[in-house]
Amino acid sequence: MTLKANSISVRIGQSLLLQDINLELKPGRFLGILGPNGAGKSTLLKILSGEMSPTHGSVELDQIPLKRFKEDALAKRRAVMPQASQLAFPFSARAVVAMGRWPYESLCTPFANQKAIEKAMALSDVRHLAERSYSVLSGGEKQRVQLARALAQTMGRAEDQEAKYLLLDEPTAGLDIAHQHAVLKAARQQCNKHNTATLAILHDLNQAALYCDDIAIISNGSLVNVGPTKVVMDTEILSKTFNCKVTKIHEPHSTLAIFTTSL
Ligand SMILES: Nc1ncnc2c1ncn2[C@@H]1O[C@H](COP(=O)(O)OP(=O)(O)OP(=O)(O)O)[C@@H](O)[C@H]1O
Repeated sequence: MTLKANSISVRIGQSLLLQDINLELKPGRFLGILGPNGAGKSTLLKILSGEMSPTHGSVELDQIPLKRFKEDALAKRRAVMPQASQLAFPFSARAVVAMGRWPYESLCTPFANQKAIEKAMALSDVRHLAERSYSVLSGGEKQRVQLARALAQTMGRAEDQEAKYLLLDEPTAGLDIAHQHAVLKAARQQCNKHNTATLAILHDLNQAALYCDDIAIISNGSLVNVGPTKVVMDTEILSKTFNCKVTKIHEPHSTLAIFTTSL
């Protein structure tokens, strides 16, 4: 059971957005995507979610070509949190979160759906916003409501009542530091408890090191490196990728290292 990108290339006009990307998203693993602005990270997420089709290569979802899935079948299998700024809904925050359960309405009892909605709202710290209109929420609040919607989609009582793939496009962007951690902790918890294959585009090296099992580094549309976090988060590779000096400070009495950056 994997979401697999096979030799993906994307060309739009004269621009090569992605070049020969091979990547696999596995159950119970949290994959972080790192890379500079404009590297192609969101494009890759759109390819994996089926929002965009590659120019070359293919995506397979549980061994079936992604392009064979109809939208409703796809919604049962994968949950996507796009960058929140792209979205506007004339509904309450609770109604937006409830959209995450739409694909399973005929498969679950209203009670089970309601439980998933409440749990996802609690994990994303948006219960106090439930009755407010989504359109008037702040950027960070909208972001957390979107996370709750995607999480609700992954929270069923049985395998066929939840999406097994969770794709998050910069879930921490615009959030205060406590909520950045809360959001990543919620995604991590979901990955552990429901075996959800999770992908998140991140910009913070320390958060990537703390929450992700695996890291893929994208630069100029190409996959620079992919593998276990400890192996891939090499200061030399990171310095070259981000064109700045990345150093690692080893904390005494701790297995954790802190990444610091300077130009
Ligand atoms: N529809 C499109 N037509 C033409 N170029 C595009 C299109 N979508 C994206 N691009 C270009 O492709 C490149 C990669 O964009 P993408 O959004 O995937 O980058 P990213 O790595 O997610 O960047 P960021 O960290 O800034 O969000 C950018 O140069 C962008 O301008």
